[in-house]
Amino acid sequence: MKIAVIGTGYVGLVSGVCFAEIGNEVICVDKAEDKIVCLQNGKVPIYEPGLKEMIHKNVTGGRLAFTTDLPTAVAATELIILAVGTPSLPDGQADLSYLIAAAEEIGRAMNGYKIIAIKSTVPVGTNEKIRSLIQMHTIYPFDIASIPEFLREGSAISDTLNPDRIIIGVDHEEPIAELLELHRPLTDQILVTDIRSAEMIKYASNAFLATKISFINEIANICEKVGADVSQVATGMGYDKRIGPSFLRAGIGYGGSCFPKDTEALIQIAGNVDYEFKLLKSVVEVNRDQRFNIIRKLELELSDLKGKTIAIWGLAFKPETDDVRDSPAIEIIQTLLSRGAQVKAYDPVAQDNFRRQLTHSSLTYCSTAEDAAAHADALCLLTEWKEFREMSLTRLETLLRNPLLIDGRNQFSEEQLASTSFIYYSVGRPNLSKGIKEPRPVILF
Ligand SMILES: NC(=O)c1ccc[n+]([C@@H]2O[C@H](COP(=O)([O-])OP(=O)(O)OC[C@H]3O[C@@H](n4cnc5c(N)ncnc54)[C@H](O)[C@@H]3O)[C@@H](O)[C@H]2O)c1
Ligand SMILES: O=c1ccn([C@@H]2O[C@H](COP(=O)(O)OP(=O)(O)O[C@H]3O[C@H](CO)[C@@H](O)[C@H](O)[C@H]3O)[C@@H](O)[C@H]2O)c(=O)[nH]1
Repeated sequence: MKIAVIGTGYVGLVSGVCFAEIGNEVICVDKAEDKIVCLQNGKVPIYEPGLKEMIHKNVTGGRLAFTTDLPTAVAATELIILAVGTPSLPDGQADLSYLIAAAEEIGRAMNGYKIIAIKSTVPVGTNEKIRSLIQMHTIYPFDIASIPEFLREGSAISDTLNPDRIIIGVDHEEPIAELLELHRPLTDQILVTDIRSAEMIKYASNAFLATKISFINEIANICEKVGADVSQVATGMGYDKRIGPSFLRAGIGYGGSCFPKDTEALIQIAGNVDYEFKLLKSVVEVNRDQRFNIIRKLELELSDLKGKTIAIWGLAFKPETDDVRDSPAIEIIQTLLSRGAQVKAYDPVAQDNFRRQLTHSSLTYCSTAEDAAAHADALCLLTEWKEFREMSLTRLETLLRNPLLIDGRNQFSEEQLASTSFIYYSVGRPNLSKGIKEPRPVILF
């Protein structure tokens, strides 16, 4: 199939490459010239494991190309996939301006029947609005389909090539056969549904996953007070097939370009039809507060953070990505700086993106994890990169000025800590270190 993907970001680029990988002819379009030039020169503007090699293979194979020329790409293809950003507006609603601009351009570029599929995450009713908009700009027939994307950054290629399911929202029979043919090589688990349900499935899925995370984080906070171990609790809960083991990792809360924005957008979608989504509002509130436990634990040990040097390991919102959009590290570091701390930060991949978001005279970016830890009064682990997990804690202890380790992602075990004198705080696990001064569990009987 000849496909144009409009928007060559984390979703558009991975989708485009994967559709080429399974034998389609794909042209990826972006209005950001620097991105397209970078791709045309064999480089990749984002970090995603395996992506560079797969791009190279498909470009060389003649199935994949990149352009800023949307009209020519649209005219040359039969399926147009929209994957432009839908970021949050200040009130939490999705900003549809990129989608609207792209839709108008597509309308003007039409030269015959096309299927136009929206992969961007959009509020219920958006596909219908986009259809009306395109209709205003073309005399040619077309069908709209809502095909939301469920890939995760860091495992985007395998998620795209082996998805749990594909959702196809349509309001006509006509595009179904072609869309099924396109997606069948990826999975048999395909749900063909109406457009509004497809749009809602995306938000409901993200909201549910975010709910699991906030739920386990609250359980972790209670575990800290009653002396239980949240990792054991999550394992025990996960054995129940109705609950499942995934998305029960307690930590500093969720970040990224999707959960924070999509939960806010769903609250707004509900509000617009006079429904208060009380549960989801709490999920968001719990998540917003969870990251500050890092600060609370630091203050419990160091009292005043003014003049203290705090090392930060991990700036990306999760490992295996360079994406720092809505990373909890942003607010944690801003709070440390506002309390007068000196911050030494390190991330193996996301550092440049983070620097573009945050610079401060008291914030130093370090070139290695060890450099960041050297002479610090405390070390906070915010992203679970493998290299942090594999660090020798005995070596680490010699680097820090004060052996205080605040582990926001529960990465270290009792065995690793045994031969050290670290004061160690994790999330919802009992005292694993000798030196800990955490409040003693409440006596229950
Ligand atoms: N990032 C994820 O993991 C993920 C997963 C599933 C769904 N989504 C959804 O997919 C959509 C895209 O997300 P993303 O993270 O890939 O965004 P992104 O910001 O990485 O990429 C969007 C791209 O669209 C381009 N663009 C904007 N307007 C354009 C236009 N008129 N013509 C051509 N290109 C244009 C931008 O330059 C940018 O490169 C969002 O709706 C998001 O919610 C994202
Ligand atoms: O048990 C868990 C699982 C995740 N997280 C955090 O949750 C956030 C999101 O993680 P993840 O879902 O793995 O990454 P995303 O790339 O944001 O993917 C989510 O958002 C995408 C965009 O909508 C969807 O396509 C995916 O299905 C959905 O998982 C990150 O900050 C994680 O650290 C936890 O704290 N605990």
